[in-house]
Amino acid sequence: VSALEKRRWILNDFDIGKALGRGKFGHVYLAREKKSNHIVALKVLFKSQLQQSQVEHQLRREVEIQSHLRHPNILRLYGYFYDQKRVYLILEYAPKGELYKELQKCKYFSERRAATYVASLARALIYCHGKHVIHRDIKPENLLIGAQGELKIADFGWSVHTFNRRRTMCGTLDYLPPEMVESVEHDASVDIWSLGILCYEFLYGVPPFEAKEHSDTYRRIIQVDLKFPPKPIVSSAAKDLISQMLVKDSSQRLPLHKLLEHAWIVQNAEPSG
Ligand SMILES: COc1ccc(C(=O)Nc2ccccc2)cc1NC(=O)CCSCc1cnc2[nH]ccc2c1
Repeated sequence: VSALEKRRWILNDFDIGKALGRGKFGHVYLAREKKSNHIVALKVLFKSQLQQSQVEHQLRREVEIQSHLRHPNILRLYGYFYDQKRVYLILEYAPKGELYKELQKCKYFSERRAATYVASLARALIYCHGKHVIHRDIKPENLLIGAQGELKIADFGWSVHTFNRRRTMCGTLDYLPPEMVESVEHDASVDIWSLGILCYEFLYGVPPFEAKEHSDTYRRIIQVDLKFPPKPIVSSAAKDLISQMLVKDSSQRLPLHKLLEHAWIVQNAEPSG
């Protein structure tokens, strides 16, 4: 990886492989850095598109933030370069692909797998909050799986990725906490809410406030209309943890470090490798 820390890159430093996905701003390719043979994901963004959407500043800010984040559960942004028409992001490649595909395949995860994922995401979020970075947008579409099966918050930037997203494009509303749906200011506790939503979806296969109409999801979020279906069977410890995270008053949500001490996590999560 040290080779990837060099400052100036050009496209010719890489062999380009298969397409991994495509987004509004461009495509992502598997690539190999020629000197180190290091495999990466090369995200190609079109300057024209970035200018049109006035997101250059957002991209610059994000590249700045990401270049300081080093955590086993956060996808690395090694660097970037540009040419006449495009900006290239040199990203970590997650060999086991997209988590939401895995969730669709298994329908829902075991309590051990769910708790292991939730604990690793809690540690990544504690790390981010320590660096005053919040709202890492942790819905399943933004999570990738590393070589050892570990989760990586991939934070698709503008999360406009059409990484053949889930059937409901509007799924994005599911993860917003009341204060964001009511668009009042938000703080790090939004991530605790989103992690609670994710934990529920890992165990039941659907997010807790899902509804046919946007307006119904909206109402269910505001009212925290939290119900646990009889199937699949889920331990009361898991339900207790979720109930302590999906709390309307953001100051009353279980803090992330307390989550790591919760009985369900302690009894079910694999120790972090
Ligand atoms: C740290 O990460 C990122 C940082 C920044 C941006 C971004 O685009 N920012 C932006 C763009 C325009 C305007 C403003 C901001 C995106 C990512 N991350 C991804 O895009 C993840 C999927 S690409 C990688 C990757 C790896 N490993 C895989 N394995 C299977 C598929 C796959 C796909």
